[in-house]
Amino acid sequence: MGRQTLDIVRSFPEQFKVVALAARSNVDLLVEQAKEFGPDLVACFADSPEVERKAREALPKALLGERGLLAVATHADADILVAATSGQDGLRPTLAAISAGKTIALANKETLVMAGHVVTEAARRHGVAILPVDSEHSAIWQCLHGEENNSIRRLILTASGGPFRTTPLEQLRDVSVEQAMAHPTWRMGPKITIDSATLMNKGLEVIEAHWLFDMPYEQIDVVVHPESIIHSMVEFCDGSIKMQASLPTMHLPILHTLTYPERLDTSDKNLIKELNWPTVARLNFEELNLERFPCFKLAIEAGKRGGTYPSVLVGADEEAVAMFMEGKIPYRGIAEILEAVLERHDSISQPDSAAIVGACAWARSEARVCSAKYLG
Ligand SMILES: NC(=O)C1=CN([C@@H]2O[C@H](COP(=O)(O)OP(=O)(O)OC[C@H]3O[C@@H](n4cnc5c(N)ncnc54)[C@H](OP(=O)(O)O)[C@@H]3O)[C@@H](O)[C@H]2O)C=CC1
Ligand SMILES: CC(=O)[C@@H](O)[C@H](O)COP(=O)(O)O
Ligand SMILES: [Mn+2]
Repeated sequence: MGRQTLDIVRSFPEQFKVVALAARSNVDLLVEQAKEFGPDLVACFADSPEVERKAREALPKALLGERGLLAVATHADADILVAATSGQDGLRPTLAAISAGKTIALANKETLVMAGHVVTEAARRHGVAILPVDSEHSAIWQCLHGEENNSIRRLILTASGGPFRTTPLEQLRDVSVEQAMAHPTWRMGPKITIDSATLMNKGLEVIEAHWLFDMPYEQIDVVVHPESIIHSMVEFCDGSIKMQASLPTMHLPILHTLTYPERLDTSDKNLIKELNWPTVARLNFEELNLERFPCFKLAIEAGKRGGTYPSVLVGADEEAVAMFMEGKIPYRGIAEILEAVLERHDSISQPDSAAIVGACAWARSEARVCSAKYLG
């Protein structure tokens, strides 16, 4: 998402300037990006001594660790923060940016899932807008432009169904990392790609929609749409349904957060491919099969239960996905570990951000404990 944001800046140098830039471990790319975009501030989270050494050498002025992320998120010259780190690390910097009055272009869905009540309340208190980058939420937001929230009957999120939409159930227990990484329509980072395979991504997105649009879970539905052309829909009280469509590209939702309420002409930019309708042979829609995708069900239950359950969901999932990718647990282990960790959890109601981060850390360590049964 970060690279695609920079593609947009590269295409519209008159409109946008990068004032601060953060990454975790890819120092070589960060150096390249810093050279090209000349930000005032560069930060590297540097999650290992080796990366830290490399960052100190290659970027002597860079701020390291969470301190760097917080400085980037609150840079005095920034109007908007594109929050596009993966996983749980985005929460504190995003809250800091809200406190500093920055508009938030939110790609990092884990932030809202873990701490929806804290983040939305902080945004309300500071008069800050949280603009959705996630393709489904951008679609819903675009469908809602000019509409009244009280005229919504339901939000309908589309799901591609991932690489295992039609895989026979008996083969699904032990599919490989390579198979899980082969998303049919989107090219994304590893964590979200595995989440799309298990449909955890869609569960997280339902929770994200609940917070972004202040919508009860009973008014949020999911329909499988394998082509990823319709990015989501809103059904209104009179029965009218609006949908937003494009070829699958994240450039468009990112651009919309950066230009809202205006739109920029992209026709001569070689950035967003035109959708040529006659070449779209067929758009398909199917019911979501819950038996096939237990992670989806666990996510919705955690969202509805609230408290620290969503934070535990995020922490356990992050750890389980990492262990699956490292070959330590089988594919089915992701759902099994999530279920076991959620079951063991004693939730706190209305947690503050410290309790949310604490619950997430607890869930990660519990997930590792639960993985022991797959060893050997
Ligand atoms: N990709 C997509 O199409 C979509 C993504 N999203 C959401 O956007 C977020 C990013 O996804 P995606 O771009 O695919 O993921 P990637 O794994 O491709 O990229 C994640 C980026 O975050 C950086 N990062 C991770 N942790 C930290 C940290 N602690 N400090 C600083 N930087 C950090 C990484 O830096 P480095 O490379 O240096 O390690 C990398 O640049 C996720 O939350 C995802 O759910 C939402 C909708 C669509
Ligand atoms: C591009 C984007 O927004 C992803 O979150 C996408 O939604 C993944 O696709 P599925 O989760 O529907 O497979
Ligand atoms: Mn999405």
